[in-house]
Amino acid sequence: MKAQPTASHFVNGRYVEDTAGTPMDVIYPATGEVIAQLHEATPAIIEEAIIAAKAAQKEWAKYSGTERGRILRRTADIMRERNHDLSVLETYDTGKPYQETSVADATSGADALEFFGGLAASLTGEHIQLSGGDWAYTVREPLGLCVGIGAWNYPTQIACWKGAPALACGNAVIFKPSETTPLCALKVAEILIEAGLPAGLYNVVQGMGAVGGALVTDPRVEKVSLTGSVPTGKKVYAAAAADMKHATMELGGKSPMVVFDDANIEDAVSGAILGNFYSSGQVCSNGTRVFVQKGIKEAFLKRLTERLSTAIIGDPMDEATNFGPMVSENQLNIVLGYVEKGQAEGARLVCGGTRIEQPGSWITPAVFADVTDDMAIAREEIFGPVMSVLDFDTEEEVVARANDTEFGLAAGVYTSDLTRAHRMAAGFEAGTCFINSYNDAPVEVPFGGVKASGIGRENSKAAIEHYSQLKSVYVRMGETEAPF
Ligand SMILES: NC(=O)c1ccc[n+]([C@@H]2O[C@H](COP(=O)([O-])OP(=O)(O)OC[C@H]3O[C@@H](n4cnc5c(N)ncnc54)[C@H](O)[C@@H]3O)[C@@H](O)[C@H]2O)c1
Ligand SMILES: C[N+](C)(C)CCCC=O
Repeated sequence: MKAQPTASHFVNGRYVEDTAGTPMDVIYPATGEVIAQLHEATPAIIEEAIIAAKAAQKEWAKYSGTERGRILRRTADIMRERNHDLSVLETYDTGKPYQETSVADATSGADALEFFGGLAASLTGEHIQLSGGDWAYTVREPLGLCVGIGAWNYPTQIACWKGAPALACGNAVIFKPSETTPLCALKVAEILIEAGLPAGLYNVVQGMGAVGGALVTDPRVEKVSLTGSVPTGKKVYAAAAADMKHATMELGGKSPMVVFDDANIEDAVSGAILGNFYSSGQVCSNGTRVFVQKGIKEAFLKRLTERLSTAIIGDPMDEATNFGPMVSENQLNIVLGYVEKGQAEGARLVCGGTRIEQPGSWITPAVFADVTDDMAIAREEIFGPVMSVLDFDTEEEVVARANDTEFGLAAGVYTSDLTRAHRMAAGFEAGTCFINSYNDAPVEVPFGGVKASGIGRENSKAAIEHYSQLKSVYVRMGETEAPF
């Protein structure tokens, strides 16, 4: 098989197998071929991972930040050296074109390892001077055992975005990849060990939601970080809260992109393409509700359809291909269902939305125009290549409509009036806003959502707050006074 790993799980510094677990086929989305066969983690594998992680974390917490950082930075270097192989694996796991994976996945994971590796030595506490010569100091301590649970669209990136800050802060990690894309995180674990990470600190266990559930509810786990859908997020957040565990929720969205009539149309079309069709539309922060000011609507649609007709849909391993398949047959059927629903609701299908009849899970990129706010395609996250174009007249109107959603992951605006751009950014109810751009996610900048789209932030210095906690130590220099 093309991508069979040494074993299903990576626990305590080595690959482990337990064939008693339910078999899991790994399917290459571009062809429908089974490329690997794994087994879901049994309770014995989960137990082994938790015991190893708890023991290893106690020692890891005693390392200096400099020592921890050095290992993470070495991991980043190895990932960059092996970018080609890791990108091919990411393409097998997800179906995303190599043209994308070679610049956006292992490299993004390496960025996180490098960034948090660099930050590790600077994670210090404070000295606080108090009255009468008393003083206090704070110590930034790790949380303990952090469980990461991944979605299927960015398996390498998600494994690193969770692992890097957790390890930098002195925690141990158990990562459960999505059952749809289980391969890449195993490589991350393997490279961390090669770079010098002590065994037991980064473990990968495979499985469906139930394996995630078993980890989230285990009392020995201190933190849970999920990347997934809002319904799963609600369940996982509730389970974490029941035990007062720390939680980060990176969830779904239905983000707005607003194009004013003074925008550079070519740039706005580029933003709409990036924000709807990159990774075949399987990006959480996508700007799938594209509000276009009425005066430029037809010009925008014309240029958009011209540019879409040049998309190269084909073998994801071919470097020329820039649009790949859906991750799975299941996801393809969900997307096809929304294309049907959009038409039934009266939206105008401008182009695409057709299943490509060949092995694998293929659909052409779809654009709907004349979409109204109440339509399912404008309200629900589709997580596929379906853009909804909505018309608007005024700035006040479009801000209110953009925010009229349970989600709040991202929002973007295209305009040449920069005062208006900043007003829009201030008005958007979203965790990340883009001005004359879309979907940038550099590691230096916090990433995460508001409202139903999530809790907490990944990347940047902000992530440190979500993987560590402060201990305050009060020091009295004089006598202790008591009332009696
Ligand atoms: N905000 C972000 O950073 C971000 C990034 C990527 C994807 N996403 C979101 O992810 C979703 C698509 O991914 P998906 O279909 O894999 O999501 P999903 O919610 O179906 O699954 C996510 C993960 O949760 C696990 N899981 C399911 N039920 C569970 C339970 N009860 N307890 C513990 N774990 C459980 C799954 O096995 C999987 O690993 C979209 O909504 C997308 O927007 C968000
Ligand atoms: C880096 N991207 C492309 C914005 C992806 C972020 C993760 C969301 O799915």
